[in-house]
Amino acid sequence: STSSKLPPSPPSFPLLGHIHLLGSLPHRSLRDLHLRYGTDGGLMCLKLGRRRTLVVSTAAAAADLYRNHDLAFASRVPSAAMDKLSFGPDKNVSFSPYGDAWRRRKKMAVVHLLSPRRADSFGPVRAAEAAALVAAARRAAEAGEAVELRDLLYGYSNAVVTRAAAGTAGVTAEKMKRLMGNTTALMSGLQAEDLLPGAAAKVVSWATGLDKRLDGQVEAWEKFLSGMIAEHLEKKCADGAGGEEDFLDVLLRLREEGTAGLELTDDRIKSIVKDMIFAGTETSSTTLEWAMAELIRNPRATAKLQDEVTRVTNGKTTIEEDDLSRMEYLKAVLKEVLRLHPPAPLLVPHESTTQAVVQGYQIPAKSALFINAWAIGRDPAAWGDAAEEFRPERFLEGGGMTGVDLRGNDYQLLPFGAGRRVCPAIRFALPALEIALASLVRYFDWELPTGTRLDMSEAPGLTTPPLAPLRLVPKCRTLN
Ligand code: HEM
Repeated sequence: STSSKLPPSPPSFPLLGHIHLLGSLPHRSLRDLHLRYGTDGGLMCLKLGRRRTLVVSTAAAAADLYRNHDLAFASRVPSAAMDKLSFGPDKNVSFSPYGDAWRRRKKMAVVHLLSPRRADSFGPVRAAEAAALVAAARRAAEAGEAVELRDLLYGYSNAVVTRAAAGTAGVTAEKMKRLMGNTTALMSGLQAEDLLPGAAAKVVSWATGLDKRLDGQVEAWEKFLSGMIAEHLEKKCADGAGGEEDFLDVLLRLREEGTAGLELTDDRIKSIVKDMIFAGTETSSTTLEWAMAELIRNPRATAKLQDEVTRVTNGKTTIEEDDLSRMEYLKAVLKEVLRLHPPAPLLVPHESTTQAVVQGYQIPAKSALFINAWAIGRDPAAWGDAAEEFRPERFLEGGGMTGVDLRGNDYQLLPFGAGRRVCPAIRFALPALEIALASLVRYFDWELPTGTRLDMSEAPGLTTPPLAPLRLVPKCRTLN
């Protein structure tokens, strides 16, 4: 019987446990470890410093976990650094522990900030930012220069999310980029609290200067977001209500209405707005960068996509959001990109609040959970022998995976997660990805600069963009 046992583990070291086995790209190391040490059921147990961690590496194991144990694993791994950066514990959606307060906040995000109606209301923002993206590429095309797509796509994604969150972009988005870059750098890598018990970890954080750097970050964000709140309140007094609301407008309104149980203090509002901008920017720009890399590697797919976009837009000079609903191949390309390159390959780590018996193994409360969405998207048992190949056709009629969707109901495709912690912004994110990608291929042909090669290796970090920022030369296409 396995009922008293944990799932199998590789050999470990004292104190470190298995941390040394993670390498710089943990999703890849974890898949290799799973193939060597994991169970047939897709489970493996690691000790990452002090933390017991259940790793799920196959589609079948993910299905079992989400269907039968989602509630037990619906919390987050606590992090003192993240609490600081979130203006205190239990303030936002992404990093708060499971509980009534979090449930109310998540529901508020789904119903009030990211509902289909509100996501649609940002259509003009997406259209304007896609036009700016095309204009920047056109300048490079006319000068015959290469563009660094990472910069362009980051600017686009950040502008879309920042404008939706706080109604502002431009210089402010630039400032936001600097702030986010610093925060990500602080959050990447191992933290003292992963290895040491509470008091000792605090001493190390203080002695290594981490505390001071975090304080600096919090202060910079605090100043920035307080300024935004003040501007919004001023604007509201001057103009009254009216016009489309951004997330900050909505949060301030809900506070005024006293919406039950949300307790929208200034710190909570700041934390939620920051949360949305943080969660939405790099995930979207990384997806678009991989999409362009895959299209360069697969010219036949590019030609097919260009044909579709040209046919559907049928001589119009702009792409409208209504057109996107008729672009089946575009949607298939994006699914295939998110299958092979989920921007958060291990999702955001979960934590269990109660003991759970998973496939007969007893997983104690307070175990971390890594869902390896990257490995699951390449699981041959779910995707067949061509799992590693870029084949958007698999999602089209007759392709074998026609009905498979990425909204968290099909457990072999989990770029947005699933269950209680699923990304609440799928309806917001997809049209932003679609209009940007459709625009890039509609107006330009893209080539690698002479003498360069495509490098598909990944950069380490919270999200995993290509290791070398993608540089391509745009050539204007004649529009039929
Ligand atoms: C390509 C775009 C995106 C991808 C691939 C993506 C993916 C994810 C993933 C993997 C998670 C964690 C799921 C888990 O823990 O199991 C997540 C959570 C989250 N995402 Fe997204 N996301 C994207 C865009 C966005 C955008 C645009 C926003 C906001 C405007 C957003 C807001 C959030 C929030 C608030 C959470 C936390 C949910 C929770 O903890 O319950 N995401 N997302």
